[in-house]
Amino acid sequence: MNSILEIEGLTVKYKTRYGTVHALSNVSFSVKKGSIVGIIGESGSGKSTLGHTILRTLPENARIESGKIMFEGSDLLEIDEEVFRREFRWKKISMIFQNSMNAFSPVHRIQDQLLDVARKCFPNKSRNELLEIIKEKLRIANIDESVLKKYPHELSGGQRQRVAIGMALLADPEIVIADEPTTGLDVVTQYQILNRLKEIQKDLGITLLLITHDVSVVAALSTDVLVLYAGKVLEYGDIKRVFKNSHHPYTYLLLRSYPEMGKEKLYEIPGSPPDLRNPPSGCVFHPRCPYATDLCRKEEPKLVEIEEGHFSACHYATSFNKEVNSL
Ligand SMILES: Nc1ncnc2c1ncn2[C@@H]1O[C@H](COP(=O)(O)OP(=O)(O)OP(=O)(O)O)[C@@H](O)[C@H]1O
Repeated sequence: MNSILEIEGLTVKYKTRYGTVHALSNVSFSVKKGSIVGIIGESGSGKSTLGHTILRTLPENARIESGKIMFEGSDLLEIDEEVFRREFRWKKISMIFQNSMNAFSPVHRIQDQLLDVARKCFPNKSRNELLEIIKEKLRIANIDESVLKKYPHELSGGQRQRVAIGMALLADPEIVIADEPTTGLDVVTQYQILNRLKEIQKDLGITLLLITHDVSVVAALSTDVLVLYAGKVLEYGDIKRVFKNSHHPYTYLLLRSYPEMGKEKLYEIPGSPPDLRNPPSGCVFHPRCPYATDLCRKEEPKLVEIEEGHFSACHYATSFNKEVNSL
């Protein structure tokens, strides 16, 4: 497998006044070059923390306790901050931030904000050269360059999101992390933006990490899916395999609880995700899992490969799968 990113044993915690939040625990997976990995999970499962750890934009109170993020032969976490800022962030790996209204400064025109990022990427280029690059990327993102003279609040949510896409593409990165790129937009705009994102990914050959809680977004776009729950990877692999042949009860129930045309009854996963200051023993999903046994309460399941490129962290991955497929 030609992987572009290998994440190994990543553990990230936040220190807070009320205790330590175990945001990511021993997260491991590898990303194929040119793939679209949908990173899916309920609110608080650690999706954004994962994106920010890769881009090294975690807040002050975050601690990376262990792990590696291998990219082009180097561990991204070991690279000197100055080198990372100069050569990696925006240039090789960029991010389309969640809620673009917050991502842009309200008091500066779009042009100034894009120039600011462009200057970091290409310190030796003139202002005119940078503006040419910016306009080209806005064209790719399918938005008219007239937005450059405007302030963020003068744009619609969809327009702002397209500008954010253009901004992420400024330096032709190899990996783009899109954090909930269409949340809060109407369905038609969502569809247009996701379609454009998919075309861009294909045309430019980038690798896309698509963070979302929306199963339908992942289903429409991704080649692979990573299911996160309470900071842990519960299932990972090719989208068709994971969605059609889930080997983890959480994935199976998550898909059953998602509204779809023609679905008569929606399943509701009982309970709510655990408090990450005090995660449960054994399998993190056991308190909500209708199939849990004593083993699940006591022993944490390892993430194991059950078929080529398809991983599950369930003690009963194989038998559970047989059981649900015979229903
Ligand atoms: N700066 C912070 N300080 C303390 N705890 C934090 C901080 N940021 C996130 N957390 C906690 O870390 C856990 C993971 O949060 P994260 O934002 O990564 O999840 P998420 O899956 O992206 O959620 P959402 O879909 O709501 O954005 C949550 O319990 C969250 O409350």
